[in-house]
Amino acid sequence: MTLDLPLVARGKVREVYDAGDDRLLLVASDRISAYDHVLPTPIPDKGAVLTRLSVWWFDQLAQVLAEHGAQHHLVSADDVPAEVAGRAMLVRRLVMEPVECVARGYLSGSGTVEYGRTGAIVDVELPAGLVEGSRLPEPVFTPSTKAEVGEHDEAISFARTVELVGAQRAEQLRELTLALYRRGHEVAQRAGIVLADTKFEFGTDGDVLVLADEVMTPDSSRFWPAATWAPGAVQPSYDKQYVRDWLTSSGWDRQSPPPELPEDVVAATRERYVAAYEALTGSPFA
Ligand SMILES: N#Cc1c(N)ncnc1-c1cnn(CCN2CCOCC2)c1
Repeated sequence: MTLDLPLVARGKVREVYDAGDDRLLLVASDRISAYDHVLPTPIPDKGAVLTRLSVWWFDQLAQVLAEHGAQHHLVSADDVPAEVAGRAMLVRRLVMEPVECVARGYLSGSGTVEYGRTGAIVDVELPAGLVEGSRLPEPVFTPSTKAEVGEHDEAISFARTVELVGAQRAEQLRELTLALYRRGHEVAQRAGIVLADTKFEFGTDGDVLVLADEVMTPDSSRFWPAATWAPGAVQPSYDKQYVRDWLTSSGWDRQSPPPELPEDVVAATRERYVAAYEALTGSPFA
């Protein structure tokens, strides 16, 4: 698929195009990544499911945003080129804040490693005795700097965030990130999903802070099945566990180019994305 628009940015599974008139087109592909590799086999409808989920969250979060004097960047998910219909969002072009705003309600991944070394996540002190998958006493704001493509984001302190965006903006980002996460966690819990953590990106349009990028999708968040949540081990991923398990069983060394996925893993993974969408929104995907 080639769009007749200038490419602005390319991520592992998404692209950003210049749509003119201070608008960008965010296009979500059907690509899936696992163990820091983009796999050669697409998951049909993944891009459409995650786009529809972001669009739904923008509507769900409108009140929280308004309460914090903020807006979101979505202009339209319908007024997009036919080649990417259903998996693209026309958005306002913003001046992006140089930090990734991460909210964590549970201890997992790099957070667990950092906690094991220091008892904290960067400058956020945590109580003793937490293990992989533990729910934190309160959600915490653990911002990071945006890494180059292929690199991992680097967690930064709140003081560093203040250096980057100023004290007032840093406080606003922390407050809004945690408020949005709390709302998302509450909605997800009712759908049988633990929203363990998520990454928001914000920009500004004049003086107004604007929620950008994708929102609380399985690609920007850790989704765990609530039914199997059990602190003390790496939690199964709501959406990627079939892929992870098959890659592990295939003997792939996680260094060489990853193998193609079998059809049954592709179908089961597509079903997990659709199930997450339908559980969260209460609406059928098809
Ligand atoms: N959203 C948004 C947005 C906006 N509304 N205005 C200006 N710039 C951006 C923007 C451009 N790149 N990124 C990083 C996130 N990208 C997402 C796609 O995949 C690659 C990474 C954000």
